[in-house]
Amino acid sequence: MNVSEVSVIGAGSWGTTLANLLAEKGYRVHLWVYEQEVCDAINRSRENPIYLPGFRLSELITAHNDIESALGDRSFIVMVVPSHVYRSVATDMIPHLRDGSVVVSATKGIENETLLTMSGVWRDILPEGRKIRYACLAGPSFAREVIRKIPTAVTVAAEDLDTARFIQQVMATEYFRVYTSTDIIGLEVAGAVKNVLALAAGASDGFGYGHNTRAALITRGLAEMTRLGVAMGAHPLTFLGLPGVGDLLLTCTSELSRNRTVGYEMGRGKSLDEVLSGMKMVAEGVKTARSVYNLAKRLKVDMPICERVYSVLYEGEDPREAVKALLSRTLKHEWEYELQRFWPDISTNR
Ligand SMILES: NC(=O)C1=CN([C@@H]2O[C@H](COP(=O)(O)OP(=O)(O)OC[C@H]3O[C@@H](n4cnc5c(N)ncnc54)[C@H](O)[C@@H]3O)[C@@H](O)[C@H]2O)C=CC1
Ligand SMILES: O=C(CO)COP(=O)(O)O
Repeated sequence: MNVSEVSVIGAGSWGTTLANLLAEKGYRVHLWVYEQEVCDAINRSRENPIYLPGFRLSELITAHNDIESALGDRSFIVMVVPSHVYRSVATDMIPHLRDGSVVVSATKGIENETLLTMSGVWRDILPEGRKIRYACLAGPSFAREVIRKIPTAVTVAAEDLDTARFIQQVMATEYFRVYTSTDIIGLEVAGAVKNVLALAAGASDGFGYGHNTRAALITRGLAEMTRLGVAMGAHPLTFLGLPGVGDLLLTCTSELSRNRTVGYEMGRGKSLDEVLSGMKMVAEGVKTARSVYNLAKRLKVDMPICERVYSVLYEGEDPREAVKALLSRTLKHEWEYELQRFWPDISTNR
């Protein structure tokens, strides 16, 4: 496949950044923008004033407000809309989508109603006989650092390695290193669950707890993320890589994270509604917490931290009571769940 023009669907901070990265590599980029005023501003002043103010965008980007002209006859598409609108945007794309198109999804989330990841959403809505080459891009990558060309490494997973390698070639730059994988579900679960855990890490910092607490949350959170991923068919090694540990560390420790910030503000005493009312950007973990909670129940996966995040967000549990509840659970072997589930022959006395 020879690519000279690409489409980027979604012009939040990440979509705008990826559009600019591709344009600076010399691709002509067609960027679909939801808001007409943001679309006009990008074409007029080469800046996204709402989602990425202060950065001059490449002349090779053309913003479109309608999906048909944003897609044109391009067959390399990067999809970066928030997960709760992904299905409706993807559905609008289908009539204009060329068969066999590469669709690289950089969205991080799991649908509330269906509990599907974004690859599942495509499987659900693609009419019989229609095909895309789906890929997922994930890893520690704040838009605000990538736009400044700060060295970054991410992973792209596709069903076959050739597709992943092709995307790697298209998207990698001297400051944006792209690794390949075939573990699509692993990347999707990691990218979604780390946002839920970042809410917990932010709340812990908001309470004034220390580095010890945060390190414990990250490490035990990683165990929860891995359990859910493996139960959904992921490879456990994925969670030790950039989409897992990498993105979890980034999001749970940085003030640049929207998810961590929501948790932090709640830890300082604000209600969820108060925090969200002041935010234009998306904190995916808030909605994903509900999906993860329901998936864990359905698949019988033990995810106590994510469960408490859910009960604080949606059942009105006091965050401090949630911490107490976590700490007062039965004392156990560090790998009790894993040993019982995957290696029942090995005794937890080891
Ligand atoms: N910002 C970042 O650093 C990174 C974000 N991501 C992921 O990328 C995805 C998009 O996030 P951001 O670019 O940060 O978004 P953002 O939070 O900067 O902006 C929100 C986006 O949602 C769009 N939007 C709002 N309502 C809509 C609707 N009804 N229909 C279609 N679009 C609508 C807005 O136009 C805007 O593009 C998320 O899943 C996020 O987790 C992944 C890696 C890095
Ligand atoms: O996914 C991200 C970085 O990899 C961005 O995280 P936040 O949405 O919490 O800002």
